[in-house]
Amino acid sequence: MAYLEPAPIKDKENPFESMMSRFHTAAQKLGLDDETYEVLKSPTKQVIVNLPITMDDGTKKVFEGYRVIHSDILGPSKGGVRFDPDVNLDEVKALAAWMTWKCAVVDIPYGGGKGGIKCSPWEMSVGELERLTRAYTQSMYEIFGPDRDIPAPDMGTGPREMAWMMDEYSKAHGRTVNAVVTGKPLVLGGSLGRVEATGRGVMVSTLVALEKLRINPAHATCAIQGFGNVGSNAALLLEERGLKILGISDHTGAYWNDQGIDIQEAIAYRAQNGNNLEGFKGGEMVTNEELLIAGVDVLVPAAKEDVITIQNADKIQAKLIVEGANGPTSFRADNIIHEKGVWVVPDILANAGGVTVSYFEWVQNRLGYKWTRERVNRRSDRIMKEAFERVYHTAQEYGVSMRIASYMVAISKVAETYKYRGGF
Ligand SMILES: NC(=O)C1=CN([C@@H]2O[C@H](COP(=O)(O)OP(=O)(O)OC[C@H]3O[C@@H](n4cnc5c(N)ncnc54)[C@H](OP(=O)(O)O)[C@@H]3O)[C@@H](O)[C@H]2O)C=CC1
Ligand SMILES: O=C(O)CCC(=O)C(=O)O
Repeated sequence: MAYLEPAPIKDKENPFESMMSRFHTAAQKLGLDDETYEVLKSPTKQVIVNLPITMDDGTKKVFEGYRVIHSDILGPSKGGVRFDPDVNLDEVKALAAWMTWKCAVVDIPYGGGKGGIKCSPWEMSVGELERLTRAYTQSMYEIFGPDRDIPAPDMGTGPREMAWMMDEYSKAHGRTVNAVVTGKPLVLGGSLGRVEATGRGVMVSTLVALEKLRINPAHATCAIQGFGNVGSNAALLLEERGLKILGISDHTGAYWNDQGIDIQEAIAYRAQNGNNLEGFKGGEMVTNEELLIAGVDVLVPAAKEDVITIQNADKIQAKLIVEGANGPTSFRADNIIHEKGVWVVPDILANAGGVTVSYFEWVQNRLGYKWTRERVNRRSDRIMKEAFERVYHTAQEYGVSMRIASYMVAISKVAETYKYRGGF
């Protein structure tokens, strides 16, 4: 197998390199053939667009947008769209590949894609954001489609942006096409349970992992980095299951309370405070770095990539890391964490609840029917638990980490499908 020589490693963290390093290790363990390795290692399509937008003051500003389709072997590509000033092609390539592996781990019939626009959404007016989202959608008419590529929310986007995308795409097609995006508002065909789905999947993964570690959730403590869609919903659901959430954070800093943060109070405060926690009095202020290395049982990174690196990995005190964010641990930190005996439920497993309920939303849109919240939650919980067990058993069988096992489960599924489809 020609690919067995690993690529040279550069100094700076790079999410695409992190993804490739794990992919490479898992492919070796599986004895993947060269042809399939070559097909799976690179994205199928990478699109970069320039979007000139009229700002509220009448000036024009040009924004760079991306959409990367990593693979459509299992089905139409699926994945969120991120609005963030740090968005770049390598990040979107990594995020798209993680979507391929994530959909395969939970066994839903999608390939992987991801998009993003380099922008600072909190500095833009609603009108500017709407014009930007609509311009991005127009530039992607040939890419998006309910049977081709289906966007969803990610950092900096939510139901509002999905509604604009659906509307713009529908106008171009002369009919309402609600299955072209997921994570929409309920009135536009969104699914009950989608908003909290990723956080709920994090909660389910945490409880299964605690059971394997024989830690009683009612006695467990937790810190959560990031208090957006994933972090706040995970915090609320974990608190409801008895865990004491000692620390939470956003970009304004981290908030710590030895008695436990009141999560309802923190959510209400954030909503009334321009969507951030600045000035929150339910805990004393510490730094994000202190939060990550705090003495808790469970750490949930739910913000962005590469926050656990070789700089801080040896200081982590948590027994369990459940990755709500995509790519929060750099590949060079993997071994340090593993050797310390910290158990990691990796991103492509732990945060797959979101895309699972996106799949349910797409199914409901195509059926023209609505499921109850109870049905959505029951089915997504079952899928998450089954995926966890598949990965756990692979980890035991091959003597590898949960992360490498999850890549092995995913790569096997995609490679087998590729073989049956007979190449492209
Ligand atoms: N939404 C979803 O369904 C899914 C999301 N994910 C992943 O989860 C992660 C979070 O996404 P999501 O919750 O949707 O995004 P949101 O935009 O809703 O929230 C992001 C949160 O991270 C915080 N944050 C950003 N930078 C930092 C930092 N340097 N230190 C501490 N906190 C920070 C933000 O703070 P502030 O608001 O102050 O900027 C905010 O609280 C991403 O990696 C995303 O790809 C994965 C699967 C599905
Ligand atoms: O809901 C989806 O389709 C994708 C969500 C997403 O972007 C992710 O899981 O990282």
